Amino acid sequence: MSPDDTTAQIHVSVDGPYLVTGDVEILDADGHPIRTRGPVTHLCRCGGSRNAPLCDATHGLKGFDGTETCGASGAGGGRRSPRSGDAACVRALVDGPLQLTGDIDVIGSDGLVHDTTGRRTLCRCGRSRTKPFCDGTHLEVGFRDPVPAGEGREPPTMYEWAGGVDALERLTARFYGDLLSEPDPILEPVFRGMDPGHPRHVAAWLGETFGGPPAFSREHGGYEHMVSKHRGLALTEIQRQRWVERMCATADLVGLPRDPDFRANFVGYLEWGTRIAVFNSAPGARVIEHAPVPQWGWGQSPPYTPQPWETGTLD
Ligand code: HEM
Repeated sequence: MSPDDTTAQIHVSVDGPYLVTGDVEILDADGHPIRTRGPVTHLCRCGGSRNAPLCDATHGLKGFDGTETCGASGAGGGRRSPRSGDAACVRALVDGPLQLTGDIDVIGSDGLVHDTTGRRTLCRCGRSRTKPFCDGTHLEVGFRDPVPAGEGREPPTMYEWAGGVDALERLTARFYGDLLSEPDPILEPVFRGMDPGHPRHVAAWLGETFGGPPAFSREHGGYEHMVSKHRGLALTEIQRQRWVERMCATADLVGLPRDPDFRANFVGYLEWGTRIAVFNSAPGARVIEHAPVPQWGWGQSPPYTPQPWETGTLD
């Protein structure tokens, strides 16, 4: 058996994704073809990818054990299943396995071809007891695809994910409490004598920003109040960096979620917000007077588009 480049194959990698090669159509859960990049398509096998059915390397983070448990790999003695002549297709079923149709070889991590007779679905939740094949465990464990846009399955907000107002108040109480009680020559002088309600107010700001109730706008004066508090403080880059560093460390101390997506977006906001705080605090800064409390979610923001009249953008 010496398959050529067009032979449809799925290689089960050790504790990692399915590697799909050859002439195979790959469809997502909506039945839309997935555009593949390069000769190998990596499909998620651990159930954790945020980009399912494609792999996003989450298996490494999860410590996924992908041991093939369907009995001896190459259960067909390493023989291919009989050819049907049909075009090969892999389709991700909604909240379920990968469905195989047509002529396609499934090759175990030991290099032997699995007998796929009567076994045409591959595990996608990572929990099957007969890996790489599906045994229906996804139903037991309630496996769900990442939320497809516009399908009415809204992801939780960053506010909900963080643990709501209680978690954010824990964060800010500890942040400002530690900062004022420990020697911190960079930040302590900035916050010495602050309003005792400050930690709770900042928690309300963060909560509103991360998709929670509009408490800061309604009860604490909104954007305009926040800006008035930063005006004229002449904050330095060193102070800004220290603020972000301490906030990240405090997030660990008070048990905010540690998953990379939450933390990346959380830090993204801190970096963005503190840079604006430094800008607004500069003496004579041309501060934006009115604006809403910003909204920050899970998505990435596109890079800033410089306008032609801005420095360095005109030839
Ligand atoms: C994402 C970044 C930031 C956010 C969301 C934020 C938010 C706020 C808010 C909502 C207030 C008003 C609080 C109140 O009404 O009591 C405030 C005040 C203040 N902020 Fe910030 N801030 C940020 C960054 C910074 C940084 C980097 C510094 C200094 C290193 C700073 C220093 C202050 C100070 C000194 C006050 C006044 C405190 C008081 O006298 O009560 N802020 N900030």
